[in-house]
Amino acid sequence: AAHPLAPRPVPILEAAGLILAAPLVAQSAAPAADSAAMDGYAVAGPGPWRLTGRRLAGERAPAPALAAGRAVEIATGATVPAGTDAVLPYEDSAVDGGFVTGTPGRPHIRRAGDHGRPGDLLLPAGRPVTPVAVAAALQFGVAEAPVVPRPRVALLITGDEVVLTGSPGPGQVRDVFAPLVDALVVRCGGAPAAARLVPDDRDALRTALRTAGAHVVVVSGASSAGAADHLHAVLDRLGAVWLVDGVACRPGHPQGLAALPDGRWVVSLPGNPGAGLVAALTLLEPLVTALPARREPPPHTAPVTGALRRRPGCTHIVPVTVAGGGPARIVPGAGSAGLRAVAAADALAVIDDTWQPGAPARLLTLP
Ligand SMILES: Nc1nc2c(c(=O)[nH]1)N[C@H]1C(S)=C(S)[C@@H](COP(=O)(O)OP(=O)(O)OC[C@H]3O[C@@H](n4cnc5c(N)ncnc54)[C@H](O)[C@@H]3O)O[C@H]1N2
Ligand code: MOO
Repeated sequence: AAHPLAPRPVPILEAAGLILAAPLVAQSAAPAADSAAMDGYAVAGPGPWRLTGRRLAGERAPAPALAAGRAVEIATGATVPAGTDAVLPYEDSAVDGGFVTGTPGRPHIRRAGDHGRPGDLLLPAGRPVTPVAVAAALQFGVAEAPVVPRPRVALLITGDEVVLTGSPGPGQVRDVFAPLVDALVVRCGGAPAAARLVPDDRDALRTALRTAGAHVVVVSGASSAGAADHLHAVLDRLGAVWLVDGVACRPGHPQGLAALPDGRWVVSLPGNPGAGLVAALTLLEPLVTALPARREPPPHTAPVTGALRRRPGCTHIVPVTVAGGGPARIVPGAGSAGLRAVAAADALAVIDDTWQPGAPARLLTLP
């Protein structure tokens, strides 16, 4: 399995979705000072109290101390003057002739540090920084979070016939991988870079691989045995080590995973769209999940029914619909090139050699 990337501090507002590499610790107290928990009157000593002023939230100057027998009108959240014994809510008090009367019950004062103090643990290492955790960090003066960063993922699209925009002309096809890979990378915690088109040329592919400044380089196409399929030769030239070089599955058998000597990963997606999608789910997604130290969701299995033409010794990865608690049903008509069946499906089912209709199979969630 891939090791997570090296941790580093990132600004707290950019940390949501990342995993803490070290505990998140409060830097300041909340509340920062003793403050009113109700709108009303801060009072000192026994009443009645002479009303001497008003204290609103946000005032920067420290309030003058409150002597016994005095009161100031105060807003929720405002710092209470030193000497305050209680805050009398408006609804429990009355003002007459410049004096406040009432019977203090609970003090209605939040003491400095009641919610937490500098050094208090907000979240332990290993937890994800959720939007709520970001909010809590802001409450406790945290500017940066020590996190495992997002891996950057670059997509190199090979194929002289492929166009990235507009309608394809004669002999051309419109790229399908940029939106698929982007969505998948984002959902598992990576940061996608803009996709680049690379001509079917060995030197161009080598240069593109050498200069792709990313943790993971995804290459679509060029995976197979054709005259223009240069990926194997180029990666061998670059000194890459193949960790997966073909998988006994349909579609997607020419998929691959390689490690470059500088530590970058290369994921090879077969050019056939259905095959590339399978490879993105089975190789790219687990890799991009591991690099930011995310946990893979527990495998989801369900009984699967339907008909399947099978090739012995080979795992089949087929689109299924999942409705209303019943078994998952194989969507007919799927292949390695067309995406119509898979677009109408809820998941891909991983059907191994031993499967019989109705038996459980692992489901992969489609992007
Ligand atoms: N002699 C053999 N030929 C093939 C084998 C084999 O084992 N021996 N395997 C077949 C299988 S299975 C697959 S899958 C493909 C994989 O091909 P490549 O990864 O080399 O991809 P290409 O040849 O460039 O393209 C295949 C197909 O996909 C279309 N394509 C490519 N890129 C895109 C894109 N970005 N968006 C949409 N469509 C794309 C391309 O036009 C071709 O139609 O090899 C088989 N051949
Ligand atoms: O396995 Mo290919 O990858 O069937 O289309």
